Amino acid sequence: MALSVRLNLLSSSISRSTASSSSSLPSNAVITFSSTIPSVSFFSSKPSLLASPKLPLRASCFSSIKASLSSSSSTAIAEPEGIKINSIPTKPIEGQKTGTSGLRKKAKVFMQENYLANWIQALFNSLPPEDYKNGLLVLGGDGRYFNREAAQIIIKIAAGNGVGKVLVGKEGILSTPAVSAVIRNRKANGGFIMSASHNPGGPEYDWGIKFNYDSGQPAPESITDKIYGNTLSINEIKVADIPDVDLSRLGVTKYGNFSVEVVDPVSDYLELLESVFDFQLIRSLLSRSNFRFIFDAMHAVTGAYAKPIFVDKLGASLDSILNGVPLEDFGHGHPDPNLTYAKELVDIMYGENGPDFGAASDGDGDRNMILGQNFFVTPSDSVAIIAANAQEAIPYFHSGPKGLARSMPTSGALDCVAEKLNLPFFEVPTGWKFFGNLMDAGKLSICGEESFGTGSDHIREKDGIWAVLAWISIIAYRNKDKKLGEKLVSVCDVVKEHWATYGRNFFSRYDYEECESEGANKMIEYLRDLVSKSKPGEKYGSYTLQFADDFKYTDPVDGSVVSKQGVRFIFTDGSRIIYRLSGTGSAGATVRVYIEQFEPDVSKHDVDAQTALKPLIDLALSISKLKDFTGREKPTVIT
Ligand SMILES: O=P(O)(O)OC[C@H]1O[C@H](O)[C@H](O)[C@@H](O)[C@@H]1O
Ligand SMILES: [Mg+2]
Repeated sequence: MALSVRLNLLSSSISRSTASSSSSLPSNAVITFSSTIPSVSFFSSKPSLLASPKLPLRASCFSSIKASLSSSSSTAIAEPEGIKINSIPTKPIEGQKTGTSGLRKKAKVFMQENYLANWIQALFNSLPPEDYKNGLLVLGGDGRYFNREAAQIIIKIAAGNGVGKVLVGKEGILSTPAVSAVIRNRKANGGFIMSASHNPGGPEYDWGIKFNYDSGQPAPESITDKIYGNTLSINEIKVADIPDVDLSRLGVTKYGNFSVEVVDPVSDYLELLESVFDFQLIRSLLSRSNFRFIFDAMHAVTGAYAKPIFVDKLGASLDSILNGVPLEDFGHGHPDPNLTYAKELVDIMYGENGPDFGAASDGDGDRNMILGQNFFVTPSDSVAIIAANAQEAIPYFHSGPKGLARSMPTSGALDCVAEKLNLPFFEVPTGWKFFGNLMDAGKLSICGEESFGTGSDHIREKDGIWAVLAWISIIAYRNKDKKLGEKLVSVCDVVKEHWATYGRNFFSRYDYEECESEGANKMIEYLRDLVSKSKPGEKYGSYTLQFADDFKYTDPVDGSVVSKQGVRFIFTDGSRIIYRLSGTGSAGATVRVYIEQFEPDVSKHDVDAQTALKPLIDLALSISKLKDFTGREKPTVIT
């Protein structure tokens, strides 16, 4: 299989000269006040009472926020049950528009005067009061740089706005799937996730915040648009005068009517996974002497989950966990589980006598990559294979999945499974949020995206550890009757058998990162124009056009419509070329080109995807005039 090739490493991803652990860097947050508008500076040398031994010292926000409360700039607006709430004047800040997965900016931007506080207050200004007043909100994150300070700011503003209780992960840690699980399990009104997902962390890198609603699902655009609107007119922040919460100790602390509970980040989530999977079955595989498993937590949030789940519960050996300590800067890494950034794992799996099963997860634990010995499972194949095997290998699906879904650019491998199993099938735009309505309506059980996201309706986020357990369940089920020493069915065997049954969807994605926005936008405009003039039956080299369009989606549950979700050229043999601009990049524009070709003939399955797709890739580049528009000779990443 072709490896993802990093053809031209961008300086932003390799020059990791600074890290959060460097003591010379500004790492402390102190809020000071000018005559009218409070300003935040992050350059105090005061040590924090909250600092953990593993992480750099940070100043407590407490003293500064306290200072604000006594300063003339803030006004006490209420004192319910002993909490003093202050109104701090502020001014709108431009650019706080929420993207695909929350608000993402450089950490330094979030650390600017009131930047985070404004957004949090704008969020409360946007929610109906009954959605949070005296309610329960969850708070967690991936452990990246600035999360600890951010957690204190969020807790104080939540209290200031009348939230009844905040449930926060110990040390501020909760993976994205765990937040979704906790919201659902504790019947919370919603929750905050402090993460920039798979983007690097540290003073020079990214930070992010996302709000999920009571089903555990990211807030819909109707809410995020409102938040943005409110960031443009905000003039006060309501902050409770309470001390910083000690995030290192489990338990409840009360402040008048408001309370904070620090919870174990693993227990609710683990309990849920135990209800989904057959842990005995998984244990039977992981404890086999002839099955070697390795999980790369990439020094990100799943480091907090890997040992309790894989080792303590499921019997994997401790040395099967790679990079298992969550670090504020992900150990100077780029916590994205793909063949480029999870290189350490890939080298092990493709090295001499590599393990039988390898997996990695991203910064906040919702993405996954699955590998066998010398073998990469594409995310598009992965979801299809999980769906095809779920009923027999995973107890949660024992009566069969209700329906299947994928994002539009994801390959059609899942479609073939839905057809064969006669299951309802949905194609949604890129973005996990589009699966939520279908799940809530009981129409969807298993879904996935080519962008290394796989999951099910056990929660409302994609789930990296869930995907790993799903795969191990499948391998364990296939091998459950194997005697000691007998050759086991491998990851590669499972995939090839799947291709033999359903056909193989060759798939590749070309990424052109950090292009000039102007050229990239012009290219998409050009393609839209081409699409509007296109006619079925037109010849494109040896391919015949079935149709071309700009993907538009009507949600079958609430009827909402989203358009301009990616330009598609679909040919009569089922081949597809898709172009879209990334919604998650933090600089310039990232052009993504997705290429897919279906091959039913099993004798042609053992071909490298890049070789099989070469004619279609050449066609994709010539149709779009990509070189002319972007000036790029080659992609930055090929998956
Ligand atoms: O817009 P892109 O950069 O292609 O990113 C797309 C992906 O971004 C995030 O990971 C979302 O959670 C995914 O649901 C989405 O598929
Ligand atoms: Mg993520």
